[in-house]
Amino acid sequence: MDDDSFMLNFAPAKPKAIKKAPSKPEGSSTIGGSTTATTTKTKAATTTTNVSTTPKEPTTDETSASANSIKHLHGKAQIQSSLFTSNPAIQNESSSINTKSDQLPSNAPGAADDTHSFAAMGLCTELIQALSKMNVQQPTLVQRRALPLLLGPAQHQQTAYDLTNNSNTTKKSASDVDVVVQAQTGSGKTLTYLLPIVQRLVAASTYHTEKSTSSAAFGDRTIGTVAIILTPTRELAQQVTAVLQQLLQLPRATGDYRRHHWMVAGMVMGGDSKAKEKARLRKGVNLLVSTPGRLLDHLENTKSFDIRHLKWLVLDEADRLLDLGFEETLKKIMDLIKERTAQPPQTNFRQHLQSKVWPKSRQTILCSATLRDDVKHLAGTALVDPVFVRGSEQDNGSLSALDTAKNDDDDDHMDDDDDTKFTTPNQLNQTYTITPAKLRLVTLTAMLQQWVKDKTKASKVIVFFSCCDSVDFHYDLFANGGKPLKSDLDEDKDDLLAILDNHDDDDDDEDSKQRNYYPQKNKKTRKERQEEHDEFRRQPSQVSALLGGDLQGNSDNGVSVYRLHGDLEQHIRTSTFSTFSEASSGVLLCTDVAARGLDLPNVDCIIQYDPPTDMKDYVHRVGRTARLGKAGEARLFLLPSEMDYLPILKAQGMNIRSVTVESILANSFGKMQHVYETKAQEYQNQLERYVLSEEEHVMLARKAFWSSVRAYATHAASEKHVFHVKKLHLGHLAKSFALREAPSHLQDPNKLQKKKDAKQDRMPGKQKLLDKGNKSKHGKNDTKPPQKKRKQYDHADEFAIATADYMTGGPTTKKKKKAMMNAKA
Ligand SMILES: Nc1ncnc2c1ncn2[C@@H]1O[C@H](COP(=O)(O)OP(=O)(O)OP(=O)(O)O)[C@@H](O)[C@H]1O
Repeated sequence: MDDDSFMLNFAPAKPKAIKKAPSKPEGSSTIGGSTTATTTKTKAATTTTNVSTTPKEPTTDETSASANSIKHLHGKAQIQSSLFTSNPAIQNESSSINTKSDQLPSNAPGAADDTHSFAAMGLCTELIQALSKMNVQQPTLVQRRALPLLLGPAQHQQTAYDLTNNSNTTKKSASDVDVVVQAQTGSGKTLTYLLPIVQRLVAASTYHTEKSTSSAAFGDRTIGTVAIILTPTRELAQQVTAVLQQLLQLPRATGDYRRHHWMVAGMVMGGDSKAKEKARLRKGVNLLVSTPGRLLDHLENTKSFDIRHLKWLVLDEADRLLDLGFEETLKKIMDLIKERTAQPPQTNFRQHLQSKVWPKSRQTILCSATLRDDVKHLAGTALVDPVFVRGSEQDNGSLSALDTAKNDDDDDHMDDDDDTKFTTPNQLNQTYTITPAKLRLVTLTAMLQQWVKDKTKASKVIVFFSCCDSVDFHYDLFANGGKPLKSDLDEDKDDLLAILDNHDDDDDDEDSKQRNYYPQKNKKTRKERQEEHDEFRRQPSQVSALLGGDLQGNSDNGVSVYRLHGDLEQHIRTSTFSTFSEASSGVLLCTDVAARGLDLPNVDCIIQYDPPTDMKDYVHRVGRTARLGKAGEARLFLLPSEMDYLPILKAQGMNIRSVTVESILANSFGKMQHVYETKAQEYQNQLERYVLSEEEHVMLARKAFWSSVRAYATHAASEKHVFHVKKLHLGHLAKSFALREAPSHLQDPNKLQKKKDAKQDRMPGKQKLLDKGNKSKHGKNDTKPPQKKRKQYDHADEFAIATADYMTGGPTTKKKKKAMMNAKA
């Protein structure tokens, strides 16, 4: 390391003595304070690995330095805890649960088979050609089961396609019905609902020509919106619109005057210009894809938005749309749709709409990989006599999958489906790693570095975090943490000395300590900071030397990191989504905004760094890989206190194997224990130094820390016994944000500001001072109340980046001098 000289008390060196840990039982970890735990002592210039025999529960961030090697500053011991000490014991867990092997992919298209082809179902040649341009040749299981039903009774009469070789089916599809489609992620549900709509509109375009050549084919865009597809996220709306537009690029049939051009697909969504959307809606958007909030807005405020002839309403990721967050909006949408579609059709369209290719009344289609009793919310109101279609072999999808919810005697009645297990694709290789909080960051770094090294073909990784702030922090860290620090610390020695000399012991303001610690040289004006921040936020991706290289960031193998979350400006979200989609490789750091529905090519690994707050999210997150029969990997981080999540996964039938932290670190940093521990410590130190190098980085880390803790409190009630904030060791968790502060020093900036404001408001005579137009000591008019002099030094941990020379400067107050003397004695 270039700047090792500054690392007073955590600079690792060659291990002096390494005692090998005794052989451990299968599945247990050497990391932590259990009977098999190792304790690494990191001193000023020595790393020693010992074997501890007493299990320890973590209490405080303990010092690992021996008493006589502890440096003191202002009477405070300079403590840099080792990553490998004081970690909680990792219970023996069975190395894997529900391991299945050699199972055939469960979401792949079927083999070539004439009786189950798209043509046999009655799709028109133009659509089949459009599909083949998209490399879609044979239907998947869910498509085979649902398409015939959704194509409607008219299609059946023409093709006599036998849905599932069951006579019941013919009866059920004798009229158009509402349909609930549940099928695994990546099994082609989008085409399942889009193809029948487009097919039926194509049929509507030609219907009259079949009867009488004198009658014009239907093709009037002013019919308004006939299909609405609702999605929970903007990215999914964009994706569905893109697929729809591909389908609508129908080749012109020769010798016929089919008129498809009237079918216009469009999208309205939050973050886009409403005025432009209104103009488009006025012209007529026949197939509309939207997010709920913006749809409601247009329904309420855009007069020209005509949905009187609406025939299809699709709720993609329906369970998400039925969640609490959207409930109110969705209810209003449903009410407005009901009200508007109750109006009689316009006279010029009445005859066309009576043709058998159109559904007689509005058809509602619900889709998701995780639909259960959620649909009960809609049954009876928006859903009429719905038919349930499931799309996996495990679901025994023949006869029982196609039953109506109204049949109370039926075993597959929707109301009785609460026990439905959400399956993940068979071919998905799932693992979990019990990782002590302190080791989380280095383990993630090791995992991503290993992935970059192993990468032999184009492949992408998605890492899920619980909140936007955490995504921002890790994005910044991975993008810049591997580069040499911007400021040359050597040049800042003078600044540091000046700060030490000017400190004011009476100031107890932690925040000002933090602020004033940073060398003056690095101080930027507000404008500069804002510009830098804006620039950072504009980048859809950054190249990470850290993930692709060595400790010094020397690598040509840098990998692009991207981020996606709901706090980013819309144009950034859009460009990130499309660039990552088109990229051949890269790491996407994101929140659950990317968990649902996104079909990002070549994603072969999903890392859940923060566990999902709900089992459904687990299924959707891991479903971004192993799509359409392809292989994929999903890795889950769990804290030792979260072991009880394993039985929950087990109960869901998840096939998941254990992988130990040691094996991940060893794979990436070196086989021998002392080698990977030393390297891991070096990485941690480097990342901590990076964070401490600038005030902005610390603020980013603190925000991420607090937001993550808050997000932790949002786990589903049924999982609270596993994920409870009280179980978190905040000191250790801080380490995973490359922070050295104990949690008591980590102030939520917003909270701190409020506290300060409240304190100032309580200040006696404040109002009087303000009224008088208080004169400052410089004699200038000053409307602000007098401020305390800010403290010019910071607490111990942050000085750990200074050199030993500075540290030995020692305490400068009487009280601290006395404390130091006592300590030495
Ligand atoms: N029959 C098919 N043959 C080949 N590719 C297909 C077929 N059906 C769909 N696809 C492709 O499979 C991919 C996944 O489809 P889609 O996004 O619709 O899955 P999904 O079931 O909706 O997944 P999720 O539950 O994650 O939303 C898409 O790229 C789509 O174009």
